Amino acid sequence: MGSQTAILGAGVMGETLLSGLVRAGRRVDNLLVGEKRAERAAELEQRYGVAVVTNIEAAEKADTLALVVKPQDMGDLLDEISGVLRPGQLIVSLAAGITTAFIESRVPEGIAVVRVMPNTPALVDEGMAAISPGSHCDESHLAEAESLLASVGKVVRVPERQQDAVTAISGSGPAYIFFVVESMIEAGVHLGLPRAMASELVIQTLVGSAKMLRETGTHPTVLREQVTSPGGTTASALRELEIHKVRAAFLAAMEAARDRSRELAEGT
Ligand SMILES: NC(=O)C1=CN([C@@H]2O[C@H](COP(=O)(O)OP(=O)(O)OC[C@H]3O[C@@H](n4cnc5c(N)ncnc54)[C@H](O)[C@@H]3O)[C@@H](O)[C@H]2O)C=CC1
Ligand SMILES: O=C(O)[C@@H]1CCC=N1
Repeated sequence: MGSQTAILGAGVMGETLLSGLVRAGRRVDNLLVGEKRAERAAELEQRYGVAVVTNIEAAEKADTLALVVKPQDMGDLLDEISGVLRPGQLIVSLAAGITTAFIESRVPEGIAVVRVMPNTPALVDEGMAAISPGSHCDESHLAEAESLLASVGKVVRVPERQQDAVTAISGSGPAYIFFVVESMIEAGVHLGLPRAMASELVIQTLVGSAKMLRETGTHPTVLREQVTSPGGTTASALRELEIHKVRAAFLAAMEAARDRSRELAEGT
């Protein structure tokens, strides 16, 4: 039996990580899940053939524990498992706002902690995760956290002080993109397009634009200018976006997300 990884809290993000590890070829008998809701636990057992055990059993057996509960549930979870944790184990926290110092203060001395901010496109192996070491981490701990997240997308290392900003940009980011997509589809319907057609036009435009950004490496301003013919349709649309202060709204939205991430650290 290889090194054991436990996922404690198997909601949206916990299952995203679990499914990615399975897709990446991680043996199911090297994975454990701890999940509070019995119905959800049964669903995951059936879907992945993974063992769902108590948090205590998971914490006793696993070498690496991925904590994927809501920030507000983190204190209780740590209090529950801290008595069975032992030096040499690695805790990887995916919770928004929760600092490595908070986790370190609730577990035995010497446990390594890595803070991660992932995002949901990990479900299709296009995730973006940023990782930061706690105070007892060495390179091997960071590499282990990196390999967990690399199974579902890209991983970057950032100083922990940047994690609230990362949360505001890439952690919550998919929601902003889906909001824009929803808005464009609704606009298409207002302009008289059938809904299915509007959806297809918008989704392919999004995928194509994302691919251009990634594959050409061209600055987004240049790509936008290439679409914006002088005196044309795009210029008319962009003027409306500026009049409605969409750029300023994006900045205010992401500042609000950053501030909320900071508040979550305080348990509010
Ligand atoms: N959903 C997202 O896009 C992202 C979420 N995150 C972080 O991931 C964490 C989880 O978020 P979601 O998956 O969206 O929430 P969720 O509510 O879908 O999942 C949390 C799961 O934890 C379970 N749970 C709660 N307390 C537990 C305990 N003591 N033991 C075992 N299981 C327990 C719940 O029953 C639930 O299934 C949060 O801390 C969030 O900040 C981070 C980045 C993106
Ligand atoms: O909304 C939230 O708090 C979580 C963290 C980043 C994305 N979802």
